[in-house]
Amino acid sequence: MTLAARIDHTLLRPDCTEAQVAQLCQEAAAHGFASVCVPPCYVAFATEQLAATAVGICTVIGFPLGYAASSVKFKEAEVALYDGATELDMVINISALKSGKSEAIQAEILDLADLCHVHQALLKVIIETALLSAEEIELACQLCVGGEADFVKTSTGFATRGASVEDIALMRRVLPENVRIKASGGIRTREAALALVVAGADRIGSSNSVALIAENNETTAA
Ligand SMILES: O=C[C@H](O)COP(=O)(O)O
Repeated sequence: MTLAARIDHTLLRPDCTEAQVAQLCQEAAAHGFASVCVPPCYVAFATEQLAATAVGICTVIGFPLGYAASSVKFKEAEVALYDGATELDMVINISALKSGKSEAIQAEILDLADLCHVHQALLKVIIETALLSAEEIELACQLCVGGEADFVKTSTGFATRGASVEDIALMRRVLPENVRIKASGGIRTREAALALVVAGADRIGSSNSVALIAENNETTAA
């Protein structure tokens, strides 16, 4: 698989414009990226822009802090799926994780996974590794497995740091093969992206995607 085919081409800045989302969609179609990852308010627009393409429509839920009530996240997910989203990146309730509320977290993930399954969409759960200990990363991965998430994603891009090779290696060790990994947050070079893929990342989320694939010929990214 090429690096381009692994990339969620992302624009989640609060000050982004519709014109920039349109450009993101054009770039994703031109370069064969896996998806565009856009704010929920632009899902319908991106769906329209990319109607004749195979590019996925990804958006974020409970983003970027994760502590919205489960009922609010569920409603946000319903609206996004109705608008055309094919992939949802939902932020785990980090505060609840650190407070030992594992049962509630797994139930929230399972509700979103069931909703995505009905709509033939993918659920990725953002665990924000920058804010977690190694033990908490392992617990978050176990809850994602129990909640039947399709992917576990490292970062929102709004915390103190993004994905690290160490995060990915740990997640790959604790996750079963059928649960994929998305590395995201601060991925600025092809070298960094390929190192994360070699460590076990199946998908790369970046707002710098065109630069990641710009270096000469496209090589298979392991
Ligand atoms: O989902 C989060 C984004 O992939 C973060 O992207 P960025 O740090 O490249 O802006």
